[in-house]
Amino acid sequence: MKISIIGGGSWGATLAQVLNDNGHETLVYDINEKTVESLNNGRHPLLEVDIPGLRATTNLDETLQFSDRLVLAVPTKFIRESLKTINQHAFRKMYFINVSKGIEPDTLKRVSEIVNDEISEAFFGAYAALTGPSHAEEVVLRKLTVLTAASQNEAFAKEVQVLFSNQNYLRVYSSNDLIGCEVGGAIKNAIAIVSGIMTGYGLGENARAALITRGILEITRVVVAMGGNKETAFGLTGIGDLIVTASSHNSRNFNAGLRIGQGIPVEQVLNESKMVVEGVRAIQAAKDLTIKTGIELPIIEIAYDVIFNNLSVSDAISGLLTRELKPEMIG
Ligand SMILES: NC(=O)C1=CN([C@@H]2O[C@H](COP(=O)(O)OP(=O)(O)OC[C@H]3O[C@@H](n4cnc5c(N)ncnc54)[C@H](O)[C@@H]3O)[C@@H](O)[C@H]2O)C=CC1
Ligand SMILES: O=C(CO)COP(=O)(O)O
Repeated sequence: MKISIIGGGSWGATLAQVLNDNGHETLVYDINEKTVESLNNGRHPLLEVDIPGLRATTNLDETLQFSDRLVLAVPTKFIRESLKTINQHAFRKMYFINVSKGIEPDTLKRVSEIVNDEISEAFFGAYAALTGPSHAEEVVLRKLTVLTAASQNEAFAKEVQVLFSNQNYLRVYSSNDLIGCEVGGAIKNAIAIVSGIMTGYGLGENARAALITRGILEITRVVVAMGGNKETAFGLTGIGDLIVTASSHNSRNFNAGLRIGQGIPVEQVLNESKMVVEGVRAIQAAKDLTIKTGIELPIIEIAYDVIFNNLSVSDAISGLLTRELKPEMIG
C-alpha cells in the first residue's frame, strides 16, 4: 500500500522506515527543507543514523496525491494548522493515522477531535491513533516494540494493526477505546517531565517508582474524566508508555525535566530542545481539566507551578510531602 507521512522528524521518519520494511511505499512530507533533503540523502534528520530508501518532499499536493492514508507525525502544537492546510488541498476522503501525543490546552481537545473540527465531512474517511511505548531511537534500530492502534472504526484499527506489524520487531494490538488511548499517550508526557525533574534534582529510584505508581493514578483520573475506560490506563498506551518515558534518557520529556531539575531555567530548557517536548502542553491541559472538572491531580498540579509559576523544585517536593496523610487509594 502507499502511505503518506506528514512530519518527517524523529518519529515520522522512523515510522516511514517501519512501513518500508513492511513492504509499503511511503512519501514523507515536511515543511523543513533541510529535513526533506536529509531524508532524500538517506540520513535521519535528527537521530544520527542512516535511514536509506525513503522519499521525502515539501510539496503537500504531491503528498496528498500519493496516498489517501496519512500518518500525522507533527507535534500537537502544529496539528490544527497542519490539518487546516491539508483540508484546503484535499480532493478525496482521507484516512488518518495519528501518532502524535497531546491534548490541546484551553479546548481540551484530543487530536481526533481536532481532526473532526478541521477536516470537512466530505474528506474524512476514518481516524486511528497509533500509540504506546516507543522511542524512535530504538524503533529506528529495529528493536522490539509493541504498540496499540485505537479507533472507533474497528476495520480501520485492524488495517493499521496490519500495516505496522511485522514478525521481526514490531507488534500492534488493536483497541476500540480511542479516548483512553489518546489521553494516556498525552498525559504520560506530563509525568515523564516530573520524573526527569526528580532525577535531575538528585532523587533516586525509590522516588521514581512512587512517581510512576501515583502518576498512573493521575492518568487514570484524566482518562475517566475525559470519557475513556479506566482499564486502558493499565495497558500499553498508559502504564506501558509511562514506564518507558519516565525512565529513559531517550525521552525528550524526561531529558527536559532532567535539566529543569538541575536548575536550568524552564524557558532556556525548552528553547534549547531540538525536538518537541509535548509534556509542557499536557501539564497545561491537565491543569485546565482540574479547574473545569474538580478532579485532583496533585503531582501534575505542582508540576504546573514549577513550569509556569517558577515554584522551586525543593518547594514542590515539600508541597507533596506535606499533604495530609491518608490511606493509599488505588483508583
Ligand atoms: N520521537 C519519538 O520517539 C516519538 C514521538 N511521538 C510523538 O510524535 C509527535 C512528533 O514527535 P517527533 O517526531 O519526536 O517531533 P520532531 O520535533 O522530531 O519532528 C516534528 C517534525 O514535524 C515537522 N513539522 C512541523 N510542522 C509541520 C507541518 N505543518 N507540516 C509538516 N511537517 C511539520 C517538523 O519540521 C519536524 O520535522 C509528537 O507528538 C510526539 O509526542 C510519539 C512516539 C514516539
Ligand atoms: O511517546 C514517546 C515514547 O513512547 C516519546 O516520548 P518523548 O517525546 O518523551 O521522547
